[in-house]
Amino acid sequence: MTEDQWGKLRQRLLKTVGQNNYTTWIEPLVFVGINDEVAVFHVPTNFTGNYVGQNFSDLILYEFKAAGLDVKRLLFKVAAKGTEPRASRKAEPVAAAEHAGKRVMRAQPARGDDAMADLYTAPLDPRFSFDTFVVGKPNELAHAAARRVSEGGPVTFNPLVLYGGVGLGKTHLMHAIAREMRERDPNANILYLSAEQFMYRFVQALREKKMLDFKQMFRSVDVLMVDDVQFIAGKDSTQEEFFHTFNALVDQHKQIIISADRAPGEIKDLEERVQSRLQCGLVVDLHPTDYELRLGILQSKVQQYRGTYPGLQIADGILEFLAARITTNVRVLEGALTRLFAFASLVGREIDMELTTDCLADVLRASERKVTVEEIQRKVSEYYTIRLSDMIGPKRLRSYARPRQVAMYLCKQLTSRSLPEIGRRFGGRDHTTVMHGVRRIEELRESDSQMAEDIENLRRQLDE
Ligand SMILES: Nc1ncnc2c1ncn2[C@@H]1O[C@H](COP(=O)(O)OP(=O)(O)OP(=O)(O)O)[C@@H](O)[C@H]1O
Repeated sequence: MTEDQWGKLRQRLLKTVGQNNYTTWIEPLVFVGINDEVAVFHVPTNFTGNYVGQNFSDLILYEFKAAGLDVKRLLFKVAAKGTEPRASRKAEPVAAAEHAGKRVMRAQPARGDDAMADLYTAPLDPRFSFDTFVVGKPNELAHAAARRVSEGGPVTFNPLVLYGGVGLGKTHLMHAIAREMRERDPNANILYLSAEQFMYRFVQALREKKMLDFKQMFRSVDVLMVDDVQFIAGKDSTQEEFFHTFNALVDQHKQIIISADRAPGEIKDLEERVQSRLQCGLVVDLHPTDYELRLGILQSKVQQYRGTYPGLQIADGILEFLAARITTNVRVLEGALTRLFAFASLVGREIDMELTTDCLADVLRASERKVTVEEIQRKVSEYYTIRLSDMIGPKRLRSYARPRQVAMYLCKQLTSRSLPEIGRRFGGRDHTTVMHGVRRIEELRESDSQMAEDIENLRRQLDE
Protein backbone atom coordinates (compact mmCIF):
# COMPACT_ATOMS: atom_id res chain seq x y z
CA MET A 1 0.00 0.00 0.00
CA THR A 2 1.26 3.44 -0.84
CA GLU A 3 1.28 6.45 1.43
CA ASP A 4 -1.31 7.92 -0.83
CA GLN A 5 -3.64 4.99 -0.21
CA TRP A 6 -3.07 5.38 3.51
CA GLY A 7 -3.94 9.06 3.10
CA LYS A 8 -7.28 8.13 1.53
CA LEU A 9 -7.92 5.53 4.16
CA ARG A 10 -7.27 8.13 6.84
CA GLN A 11 -9.80 10.46 5.28
CA ARG A 12 -12.45 7.77 5.54
CA LEU A 13 -11.47 7.24 9.17
CA LEU A 14 -11.83 10.96 9.80
CA LYS A 15 -15.47 10.73 8.76
CA THR A 16 -16.11 7.83 11.09
CA VAL A 17 -14.23 8.90 14.21
CA GLY A 18 -14.77 12.66 14.07
CA GLN A 19 -12.27 15.51 13.98
CA ASN A 20 -11.22 15.42 17.63
CA ASN A 21 -10.46 11.72 17.75
CA TYR A 22 -8.85 11.98 14.37
CA THR A 23 -6.43 14.72 15.42
CA THR A 24 -5.52 13.07 18.68
CA TRP A 25 -5.25 9.46 17.64
CA ILE A 26 -5.25 8.83 13.92
CA GLU A 27 -3.16 11.69 12.63
CA PRO A 28 -0.10 10.81 14.74
CA LEU A 29 0.02 7.28 13.25
CA VAL A 30 2.81 6.91 10.72
CA PHE A 31 2.10 4.08 8.34
CA VAL A 32 5.23 1.95 7.85
CA GLY A 33 4.01 -0.89 5.70
CA ILE A 34 2.25 -4.23 5.53
CA ASN A 35 4.26 -7.26 6.39
CA ASP A 36 2.77 -10.70 6.25
CA GLU A 37 -0.80 -9.47 6.79
CA VAL A 38 0.28 -7.19 9.63
CA ALA A 39 -0.01 -3.43 9.12
CA VAL A 40 2.78 -1.69 11.00
CA PHE A 41 2.54 1.87 12.32
CA HIS A 42 4.92 4.11 14.18
CA VAL A 43 3.32 5.83 17.14
CA PRO A 44 4.75 8.58 19.34
CA THR A 45 4.10 6.66 22.58
CA ASN A 46 3.03 3.27 23.59
CA PHE A 47 -0.01 4.78 25.16
CA THR A 48 -1.16 5.99 21.73
CA GLY A 49 -0.61 2.52 20.32
CA ASN A 50 -2.62 0.91 23.11
CA TYR A 51 -5.41 3.41 22.90
CA VAL A 52 -5.76 3.21 19.13
CA GLY A 53 -5.53 -0.55 19.33
CA GLN A 54 -8.28 -0.82 21.90
CA ASN A 55 -10.60 1.76 20.46
CA PHE A 56 -10.11 1.95 16.73
CA SER A 57 -8.50 -1.29 15.56
CA ASP A 58 -11.77 -2.78 14.29
CA LEU A 59 -12.47 0.35 12.28
CA ILE A 60 -8.98 0.48 10.83
CA LEU A 61 -9.03 -3.21 9.96
CA TYR A 62 -12.41 -2.72 8.33
CA GLU A 63 -11.07 0.13 6.21
CA PHE A 64 -8.11 -1.94 5.10
CA LYS A 65 -10.48 -4.68 4.06
CA ALA A 66 -12.71 -2.22 2.24
CA ALA A 67 -9.63 -1.01 0.36
CA GLY A 68 -9.03 -4.61 -0.75
CA LEU A 69 -5.99 -5.16 1.46
CA ASP A 70 -5.47 -8.37 3.32
CA VAL A 71 -4.58 -7.09 6.79
CA LYS A 72 -5.36 -9.24 9.79
CA ARG A 73 -3.57 -7.41 12.55
CA LEU A 74 -2.17 -4.04 13.46
CA LEU A 75 1.18 -3.51 15.08
CA PHE A 76 2.08 -0.22 16.75
CA LYS A 77 5.72 0.53 17.38
CA VAL A 78 7.04 3.48 19.24
CA ALA A 79 9.08 5.57 16.84
CA ALA A 80 12.50 6.67 18.02
CA LYS A 81 11.47 10.29 18.07
CA GLY A 82 8.03 11.79 18.36
CA THR A 83 5.76 13.98 20.35
CA GLU A 84 3.36 12.78 22.91
CA PRO A 85 -0.22 13.87 22.46
CA ARG A 86 -1.69 15.80 25.34
CA ALA A 87 -4.01 13.01 26.29
CA SER A 88 -1.08 10.76 27.11
CA ARG A 89 0.01 11.18 30.69
CA LYS A 90 0.54 7.63 31.66
CA ALA A 91 3.89 6.08 30.84
CA GLU A 92 3.68 2.66 29.29
CA PRO A 93 6.05 -0.22 28.74
CA VAL A 94 8.38 -0.13 25.88
CA ALA A 95 8.01 -0.21 22.19
CA ALA A 96 4.78 -1.47 20.79
CA ALA A 97 1.31 -2.73 21.25
CA GLU A 98 -0.38 -5.16 18.99
CA HIS A 99 -4.02 -5.34 18.30
CA ALA A 100 -6.26 -7.49 16.28
CA GLY A 101 -9.88 -8.16 15.67
CA LYS A 102 -10.80 -10.60 18.45
CA ARG A 103 -11.56 -13.47 16.16
CA VAL A 104 -8.26 -13.21 14.37
CA MET A 105 -6.39 -13.14 17.67
CA ARG A 106 -7.92 -16.36 18.79
CA ALA A 107 -7.47 -18.02 15.45
CA GLN A 108 -3.78 -17.25 15.29
CA PRO A 109 -2.27 -17.28 18.74
CA ALA A 110 1.19 -18.36 17.63
CA ARG A 111 1.55 -15.50 15.20
CA GLY A 112 0.31 -13.12 17.84
CA ASP A 113 3.22 -14.33 19.96
CA ASP A 114 5.74 -13.53 17.27
CA ALA A 115 4.49 -10.01 17.04
CA MET A 116 4.50 -9.74 20.82
CA ALA A 117 8.13 -10.79 20.81
CA ASP A 118 8.80 -7.71 18.76
CA LEU A 119 7.42 -5.73 21.65
CA TYR A 120 10.45 -6.33 23.74
CA THR A 121 13.57 -5.55 21.82
CA ALA A 122 15.09 -8.99 21.88
CA PRO A 123 12.96 -11.39 19.87
CA LEU A 124 12.65 -14.88 21.28
CA ASP A 125 14.32 -17.66 19.37
CA PRO A 126 11.56 -20.12 18.43
CA ARG A 127 13.98 -23.02 18.90
CA PHE A 128 14.58 -22.21 22.54
CA SER A 129 11.71 -23.80 24.43
CA PHE A 130 11.44 -26.15 27.39
CA ASP A 131 10.47 -28.91 24.96
CA THR A 132 13.79 -28.72 23.17
CA PHE A 133 15.88 -28.35 26.32
CA VAL A 134 17.53 -31.63 27.26
CA VAL A 135 17.84 -32.13 30.99
CA GLY A 136 20.76 -33.94 32.58
CA LYS A 137 22.61 -33.91 35.86
CA PRO A 138 24.62 -30.75 35.11
CA ASN A 139 21.57 -28.60 34.39
CA GLU A 140 18.71 -30.22 36.27
CA LEU A 141 18.60 -27.68 39.07
CA ALA A 142 18.73 -24.71 36.71
CA HIS A 143 16.01 -26.31 34.61
CA ALA A 144 13.80 -27.00 37.62
CA ALA A 145 14.18 -23.43 38.86
CA ALA A 146 13.45 -22.04 35.40
CA ARG A 147 10.34 -24.20 35.11
CA ARG A 148 9.14 -23.13 38.49
CA VAL A 149 9.54 -19.44 37.77
CA SER A 150 7.90 -19.80 34.37
CA GLU A 151 4.76 -21.10 36.05
CA GLY A 152 4.20 -17.66 37.55
CA GLY A 153 2.22 -17.38 40.76
CA PRO A 154 3.58 -15.76 43.89
CA VAL A 155 7.21 -14.76 43.58
CA THR A 156 9.14 -17.08 45.86
CA PHE A 157 12.72 -16.43 44.87
CA ASN A 158 13.73 -13.09 43.53
CA PRO A 159 15.84 -12.78 41.52
CA LEU A 160 16.47 -16.09 39.83
CA VAL A 161 20.07 -16.03 38.64
CA LEU A 162 21.22 -18.60 36.10
CA TYR A 163 24.91 -18.69 35.57
CA GLY A 164 27.37 -20.88 33.71
CA GLY A 165 30.06 -20.99 31.04
CA VAL A 166 29.73 -20.21 27.36
CA GLY A 167 27.13 -22.15 25.38
CA LEU A 168 25.65 -24.12 28.26
CA GLY A 169 22.05 -23.09 27.72
CA LYS A 170 21.50 -19.90 29.74
CA THR A 171 19.90 -17.99 26.89
CA HIS A 172 17.94 -21.07 25.89
CA LEU A 173 16.41 -21.30 29.36
CA MET A 174 15.73 -17.55 29.52
CA HIS A 175 13.83 -17.65 26.23
CA ALA A 176 11.97 -20.76 27.35
CA ILE A 177 10.84 -18.99 30.53
CA ALA A 178 9.72 -15.90 28.63
CA ARG A 179 7.85 -17.99 26.08
CA GLU A 180 6.11 -20.06 28.71
CA MET A 181 5.12 -16.99 30.74
CA ARG A 182 3.72 -15.29 27.68
CA GLU A 183 1.72 -18.36 26.84
CA ARG A 184 0.32 -18.55 30.35
CA ASP A 185 -0.49 -14.87 30.52
CA PRO A 186 -0.48 -13.06 27.18
CA ASN A 187 -1.22 -9.77 28.93
CA ALA A 188 1.80 -9.83 31.22
CA ASN A 189 4.54 -7.33 30.43
CA ILE A 190 7.55 -9.56 30.17
CA LEU A 191 10.61 -7.62 29.25
CA TYR A 192 13.49 -9.74 28.03
CA LEU A 193 16.67 -8.01 26.97
CA SER A 194 20.41 -8.36 27.17
CA ALA A 195 22.40 -6.26 29.62
CA GLU A 196 23.94 -4.62 26.60
CA GLN A 197 20.53 -3.52 25.39
CA PHE A 198 19.71 -2.25 28.86
CA MET A 199 22.79 -0.08 28.71
CA TYR A 200 22.04 1.07 25.21
CA ARG A 201 18.53 2.14 26.18
CA PHE A 202 19.81 3.86 29.27
CA VAL A 203 22.38 5.84 27.31
CA GLN A 204 19.79 6.72 24.70
CA ALA A 205 17.39 7.94 27.39
CA LEU A 206 20.14 10.11 28.86
CA ARG A 207 20.98 11.51 25.47
CA GLU A 208 17.40 12.26 24.58
CA LYS A 209 16.61 13.51 28.07
CA LYS A 210 13.96 10.86 28.54
CA MET A 211 15.12 9.40 31.81
CA LEU A 212 11.68 9.65 33.33
CA ASP A 213 10.23 7.59 30.50
CA PHE A 214 13.04 5.11 30.86
CA LYS A 215 12.46 4.69 34.57
CA GLN A 216 8.72 4.41 34.20
CA MET A 217 9.05 1.99 31.38
CA PHE A 218 11.29 -0.40 33.29
CA ARG A 219 9.35 -0.04 36.50
CA SER A 220 6.07 -0.90 34.84
CA VAL A 221 7.03 -4.38 33.68
CA ASP A 222 5.71 -7.49 35.39
CA VAL A 223 8.78 -9.58 34.72
CA LEU A 224 12.25 -8.31 33.92
CA MET A 225 14.74 -10.66 32.29
CA VAL A 226 18.30 -9.49 31.74
CA ASP A 227 20.69 -11.78 29.88
CA ASP A 228 24.48 -11.67 30.31
CA VAL A 229 24.45 -9.23 33.21
CA GLN A 230 28.26 -9.35 33.47
CA PHE A 231 28.21 -6.90 30.58
CA ILE A 232 27.39 -3.97 32.87
CA ALA A 233 30.39 -4.63 35.13
CA GLY A 234 32.63 -1.59 35.20
CA LYS A 235 29.95 0.63 33.64
CA ASP A 236 29.17 2.72 36.65
CA SER A 237 26.10 4.72 35.76
CA THR A 238 24.45 1.76 34.02
CA GLN A 239 25.05 -0.32 37.14
CA GLU A 240 23.55 2.36 39.28
CA GLU A 241 20.43 2.58 37.14
CA PHE A 242 20.19 -1.20 37.04
CA PHE A 243 20.43 -1.25 40.83
CA HIS A 244 17.54 1.18 41.22
CA THR A 245 15.41 -0.58 38.63
CA PHE A 246 16.10 -3.85 40.38
CA ASN A 247 15.11 -2.51 43.80
CA ALA A 248 11.96 -0.86 42.52
CA LEU A 249 10.79 -4.11 40.91
CA VAL A 250 11.64 -6.27 43.91
CA ASP A 251 9.70 -3.86 46.10
CA GLN A 252 6.70 -4.38 43.87
CA HIS A 253 7.17 -8.17 44.03
CA LYS A 254 7.86 -8.34 40.32
CA GLN A 255 9.90 -11.31 39.17
CA ILE A 256 13.44 -10.68 37.99
CA ILE A 257 15.47 -13.26 36.09
CA ILE A 258 19.12 -12.74 35.36
CA SER A 259 21.80 -14.70 33.55
CA ALA A 260 25.54 -14.33 33.89
CA ASP A 261 28.64 -16.14 32.74
CA ARG A 262 29.82 -16.65 36.33
CA ALA A 263 28.54 -16.47 39.88
CA PRO A 264 27.50 -12.93 40.86
CA GLY A 265 30.18 -12.75 43.54
CA GLU A 266 32.82 -13.51 40.94
CA ILE A 267 31.93 -10.84 38.41
CA LYS A 268 34.83 -8.46 38.48
CA ASP A 269 33.97 -4.76 38.60
CA LEU A 270 30.37 -5.44 39.45
CA GLU A 271 29.51 -3.21 42.38
CA GLU A 272 29.22 -5.01 45.66
CA ARG A 273 25.70 -3.80 46.26
CA VAL A 274 24.62 -5.18 42.88
CA GLN A 275 26.40 -8.44 43.60
CA SER A 276 24.68 -8.79 46.93
CA ARG A 277 21.26 -7.97 45.44
CA LEU A 278 21.77 -10.68 42.84
CA GLN A 279 22.62 -13.14 45.56
CA CYS A 280 19.43 -12.45 47.47
CA GLY A 281 17.29 -14.86 45.49
CA LEU A 282 18.08 -18.22 44.01
CA VAL A 283 21.44 -18.57 42.27
CA VAL A 284 21.78 -21.70 40.18
CA ASP A 285 24.69 -22.99 38.23
CA LEU A 286 24.65 -24.63 34.80
CA HIS A 287 27.56 -27.02 35.10
CA PRO A 288 29.72 -28.06 32.17
CA THR A 289 28.01 -30.84 30.25
CA ASP A 290 28.84 -34.45 30.94
CA TYR A 291 28.96 -37.27 28.42
CA GLU A 292 25.33 -38.38 28.95
CA LEU A 293 23.93 -34.88 28.55
CA ARG A 294 25.91 -34.33 25.36
CA LEU A 295 24.68 -37.64 24.00
CA GLY A 296 21.10 -36.74 24.97
CA ILE A 297 21.37 -33.39 23.22
CA LEU A 298 22.77 -35.01 20.09
CA GLN A 299 20.01 -37.61 20.05
CA SER A 300 17.39 -34.93 20.40
CA LYS A 301 18.94 -32.87 17.61
CA VAL A 302 19.06 -35.92 15.33
CA GLN A 303 15.38 -36.36 16.01
CA GLN A 304 14.78 -32.77 14.93
CA TYR A 305 16.93 -33.19 11.83
CA ARG A 306 14.97 -36.22 10.69
CA GLY A 307 12.34 -33.84 9.35
CA THR A 308 14.83 -31.83 7.32
CA TYR A 309 16.89 -34.75 6.07
CA PRO A 310 14.53 -37.72 5.79
CA GLY A 311 16.24 -40.97 5.05
CA LEU A 312 19.69 -39.87 6.14
CA GLN A 313 21.41 -42.75 7.92
CA ILE A 314 23.71 -42.36 10.85
CA ALA A 315 25.95 -45.27 11.78
CA ASP A 316 26.05 -46.72 15.29
CA GLY A 317 28.59 -45.17 17.58
CA ILE A 318 28.84 -41.80 15.80
CA LEU A 319 26.83 -39.85 18.33
CA GLU A 320 28.75 -41.52 21.16
CA PHE A 321 32.00 -40.60 19.44
CA LEU A 322 30.95 -36.95 19.09
CA ALA A 323 29.69 -36.79 22.67
CA ALA A 324 33.01 -38.14 23.89
CA ARG A 325 35.18 -35.98 21.69
CA ILE A 326 33.48 -32.61 21.56
CA THR A 327 33.40 -31.49 25.14
CA THR A 328 33.83 -27.73 24.73
CA ASN A 329 30.22 -26.56 24.67
CA VAL A 330 26.81 -27.34 23.31
CA ARG A 331 27.00 -24.69 20.62
CA VAL A 332 30.05 -26.38 19.10
CA LEU A 333 28.42 -29.77 19.44
CA GLU A 334 25.30 -28.58 17.64
CA GLY A 335 27.35 -26.89 14.95
CA ALA A 336 29.26 -30.11 14.35
CA LEU A 337 26.08 -32.10 13.92
CA THR A 338 24.53 -29.52 11.61
CA ARG A 339 27.59 -29.56 9.43
CA LEU A 340 27.66 -33.35 9.41
CA PHE A 341 24.05 -33.62 8.28
CA ALA A 342 24.42 -30.96 5.62
CA PHE A 343 27.58 -32.58 4.30
CA ALA A 344 26.18 -36.11 4.31
CA SER A 345 23.05 -35.03 2.48
CA LEU A 346 25.15 -33.19 -0.07
CA VAL A 347 27.30 -36.19 -0.87
CA GLY A 348 24.37 -38.59 -0.39
CA ARG A 349 26.19 -40.87 2.02
CA GLU A 350 25.57 -42.46 5.35
CA ILE A 351 27.16 -40.63 8.28
CA ASP A 352 29.86 -43.11 9.21
CA MET A 353 33.13 -42.70 11.05
CA GLU A 354 35.12 -41.86 7.93
CA LEU A 355 32.74 -39.13 6.84
CA THR A 356 32.58 -37.78 10.39
CA THR A 357 36.33 -37.49 10.88
CA ASP A 358 36.74 -36.01 7.40
CA CYS A 359 33.99 -33.49 7.73
CA LEU A 360 34.79 -32.47 11.29
CA ALA A 361 38.57 -32.68 11.25
CA ASP A 362 39.01 -29.08 12.41
CA VAL A 363 36.38 -29.27 15.16
CA LEU A 364 37.79 -32.53 16.44
CA ARG A 365 41.31 -31.14 16.44
CA ALA A 366 40.25 -27.96 18.21
CA SER A 367 38.34 -29.74 20.91
CA GLU A 368 40.92 -32.44 21.30
CA ARG A 369 40.62 -33.75 24.74
CA LYS A 370 43.43 -33.02 27.09
CA VAL A 371 43.37 -36.52 28.44
CA THR A 372 46.78 -38.14 28.33
CA VAL A 373 47.94 -41.71 27.86
CA GLU A 374 49.16 -41.69 31.47
CA GLU A 375 45.78 -40.61 32.79
CA ILE A 376 44.07 -43.34 30.83
CA GLN A 377 46.49 -45.95 32.09
CA ARG A 378 45.99 -44.79 35.67
CA LYS A 379 42.20 -44.70 35.45
CA VAL A 380 41.97 -48.09 33.78
CA SER A 381 44.26 -49.75 36.30
CA GLU A 382 42.21 -48.26 39.14
CA TYR A 383 39.00 -49.37 37.50
CA TYR A 384 40.14 -52.99 37.18
CA THR A 385 42.07 -52.79 40.45
CA ILE A 386 45.37 -53.89 39.04
CA ARG A 387 48.74 -52.26 39.52
CA LEU A 388 49.80 -49.76 36.90
CA SER A 389 53.12 -51.54 36.50
CA ASP A 390 51.31 -54.80 35.73
CA MET A 391 49.21 -53.18 33.05
CA ILE A 392 52.19 -51.69 31.31
CA GLY A 393 54.56 -54.56 32.04
CA PRO A 394 55.09 -57.80 30.12
CA LYS A 395 52.65 -60.12 31.93
CA ARG A 396 50.22 -61.86 29.57
CA LEU A 397 47.65 -63.02 32.07
CA ARG A 398 44.13 -62.22 30.88
CA SER A 399 43.49 -60.21 34.07
CA TYR A 400 46.22 -57.81 32.96
CA ALA A 401 46.01 -58.19 29.21
CA ARG A 402 42.34 -57.23 28.95
CA PRO A 403 42.62 -53.98 30.93
CA ARG A 404 45.73 -53.21 28.89
CA GLN A 405 43.74 -53.60 25.68
CA VAL A 406 40.97 -51.41 27.09
CA ALA A 407 43.51 -48.74 27.92
CA MET A 408 45.01 -48.99 24.43
CA TYR A 409 41.58 -48.70 22.91
CA LEU A 410 40.79 -45.59 24.95
CA CYS A 411 44.15 -44.07 24.04
CA LYS A 412 43.31 -44.57 20.38
CA GLN A 413 39.84 -43.10 20.82
CA LEU A 414 40.58 -40.22 23.12
CA THR A 415 44.06 -39.03 22.26
CA SER A 416 45.72 -38.11 19.02
CA ARG A 417 48.61 -40.53 19.60
CA SER A 418 49.50 -42.89 16.77
CA LEU A 419 49.53 -46.65 17.22
CA PRO A 420 53.38 -46.86 17.40
CA GLU A 421 53.41 -44.09 20.00
CA ILE A 422 50.78 -45.83 22.08
CA GLY A 423 52.80 -49.05 21.76
CA ARG A 424 55.88 -47.30 23.09
CA ARG A 425 53.98 -46.03 26.14
CA PHE A 426 52.80 -49.55 26.89
CA GLY A 427 56.21 -50.97 27.65
CA GLY A 428 57.58 -50.67 24.13
CA ARG A 429 55.02 -52.88 22.40
CA ASP A 430 54.71 -53.10 18.66
CA HIS A 431 52.00 -51.11 16.84
CA THR A 432 50.42 -54.33 15.55
CA THR A 433 49.86 -55.42 19.15
CA VAL A 434 48.08 -52.15 19.82
CA MET A 435 46.01 -52.54 16.66
CA HIS A 436 45.04 -56.07 17.66
CA GLY A 437 44.07 -54.83 21.15
CA VAL A 438 41.95 -51.99 19.79
CA ARG A 439 40.12 -54.31 17.39
CA ARG A 440 39.51 -56.87 20.10
CA ILE A 441 37.87 -54.28 22.33
CA GLU A 442 35.81 -52.95 19.44
CA GLU A 443 34.46 -56.47 18.91
CA LEU A 444 33.85 -57.05 22.59
CA ARG A 445 31.99 -53.76 22.92
CA GLU A 446 29.49 -55.15 20.44
CA SER A 447 29.17 -58.64 21.86
CA ASP A 448 29.72 -58.20 25.57
CA SER A 449 27.46 -55.78 27.42
CA GLN A 450 29.76 -55.75 30.45
CA MET A 451 32.58 -54.51 28.23
CA ALA A 452 30.36 -51.84 26.69
CA GLU A 453 29.45 -50.65 30.16
CA ASP A 454 33.08 -50.63 31.31
CA ILE A 455 34.06 -48.49 28.36
CA GLU A 456 31.25 -46.03 28.97
CA ASN A 457 32.09 -45.80 32.67
CA LEU A 458 35.73 -45.19 31.94
CA ARG A 459 34.94 -42.61 29.31
CA ARG A 460 32.73 -40.78 31.72
CA GLN A 461 35.33 -40.85 34.46
CA LEU A 462 37.99 -39.57 32.11
CA ASP A 463 35.63 -36.84 31.06
CA GLU A 464 35.33 -35.44 34.57
N1 LIG B 1 20.38 -28.72 27.60
C1 LIG B 1 20.27 -28.32 26.33
N2 LIG B 1 19.40 -28.91 25.50
C2 LIG B 1 19.27 -28.53 24.21
N3 LIG B 1 20.02 -27.55 23.64
C3 LIG B 1 20.90 -26.92 24.42
C4 LIG B 1 21.08 -27.26 25.79
N4 LIG B 1 22.06 -26.47 26.31
C5 LIG B 1 22.45 -25.66 25.32
N5 LIG B 1 21.76 -25.92 24.18
C6 LIG B 1 21.91 -25.28 22.88
O1 LIG B 1 23.25 -24.78 22.78
C7 LIG B 1 23.28 -23.53 22.14
C8 LIG B 1 23.95 -22.51 23.06
O2 LIG B 1 23.10 -22.27 24.17
P1 LIG B 1 22.83 -20.81 24.75
O3 LIG B 1 22.90 -19.79 23.66
O4 LIG B 1 21.61 -20.86 25.58
O5 LIG B 1 24.12 -20.66 25.66
P2 LIG B 1 24.54 -19.55 26.69
O6 LIG B 1 24.77 -20.27 27.95
O7 LIG B 1 23.53 -18.46 26.70
O8 LIG B 1 25.90 -19.07 26.07
P3 LIG B 1 26.60 -17.63 26.05
O9 LIG B 1 27.36 -17.56 27.31
O10 LIG B 1 27.48 -17.73 24.84
O11 LIG B 1 25.53 -16.60 25.94
C9 LIG B 1 21.85 -23.17 21.80
O12 LIG B 1 21.59 -23.50 20.47
C10 LIG B 1 21.03 -24.06 22.74
O13 LIG B 1 19.79 -24.40 22.18
